[in-house]
Amino acid sequence: MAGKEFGVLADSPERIKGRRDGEDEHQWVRDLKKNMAASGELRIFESLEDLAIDLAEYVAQLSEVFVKERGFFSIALTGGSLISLMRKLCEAPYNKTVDWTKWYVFWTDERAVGKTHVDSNYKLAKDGFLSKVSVLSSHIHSINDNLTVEEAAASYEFLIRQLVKVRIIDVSESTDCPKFDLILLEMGSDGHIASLFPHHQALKQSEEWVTFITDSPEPPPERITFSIPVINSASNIAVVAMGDDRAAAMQLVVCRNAVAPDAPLPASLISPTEGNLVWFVEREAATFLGTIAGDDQSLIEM
Ligand SMILES: O=C1O[C@H](COP(=O)(O)O)[C@@H](O)[C@H](O)[C@H]1O
Repeated sequence: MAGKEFGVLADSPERIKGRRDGEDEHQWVRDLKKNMAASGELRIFESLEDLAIDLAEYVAQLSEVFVKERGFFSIALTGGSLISLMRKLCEAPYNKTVDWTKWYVFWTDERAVGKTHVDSNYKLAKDGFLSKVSVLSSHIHSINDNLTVEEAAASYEFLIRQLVKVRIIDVSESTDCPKFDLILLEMGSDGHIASLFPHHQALKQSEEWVTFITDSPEPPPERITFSIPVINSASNIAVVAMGDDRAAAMQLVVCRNAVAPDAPLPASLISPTEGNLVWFVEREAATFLGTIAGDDQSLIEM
């Protein structure tokens, strides 16, 4: 998999809405490459089905590599629509070929609600994914819902520290942060990732691995989230963007330095220290990538 490089996997970029008529395909790709501030690989898909198929293969391959290398696979899940894309992993061949017993599952963020609450990221993943595969329940590390949000963040960080000590979760030698084998993220329409929202103080958290917020712009207000340094220390980061309501944020991420240097979107802070980054973008969310307008100030107001 490509590391600090940028690559485009688009079967037919000319079908991406927003591409200028008659624009040379290779020039389009070159422009995009030049403007892509996040170092990583960009994969654009015609449909959610194609995206889900590729994501499943990507996760399965990483699982195989890390189980072989380390004996474990540490993966941090997120909430949102991304979980529905994991359905392909519950099907053949992956339901049989993936060594689920070696998986250790975490959450990049969680809402401060009970585990049976409809807003719970744990419940979403359990119902839509984890209950359909053979991950050991003792390896599923959800956030404690019996504590205050502040206590729950501290207790989750403590748990992660214990698992780093025994190297079930690897450690980054350059940042001393946990180095998850894979962190899965989804970008919201405002450019948020995990529970890190635009302009929020939590974006600047550099001491704590797991922090909390009590004023999320999206309900519920109390949430726990990995900090940016933890996200960036992962061996692999996969970010999914789907739906046309993500197109403006996607464009901003691609040209972040040119457009909004002082107020970068949370998603544009993703920059692996040593690892690999892959963007899985559905066609609708890539609408504006063919016509990057570095001076479109209206987008900064999002
Ligand atoms: O609040 C959250 O939102 C994002 C994106 O979710 P979506 O509903 O817009 O698809 C999610 O990744 C995050 O984990 C969650 O807590």
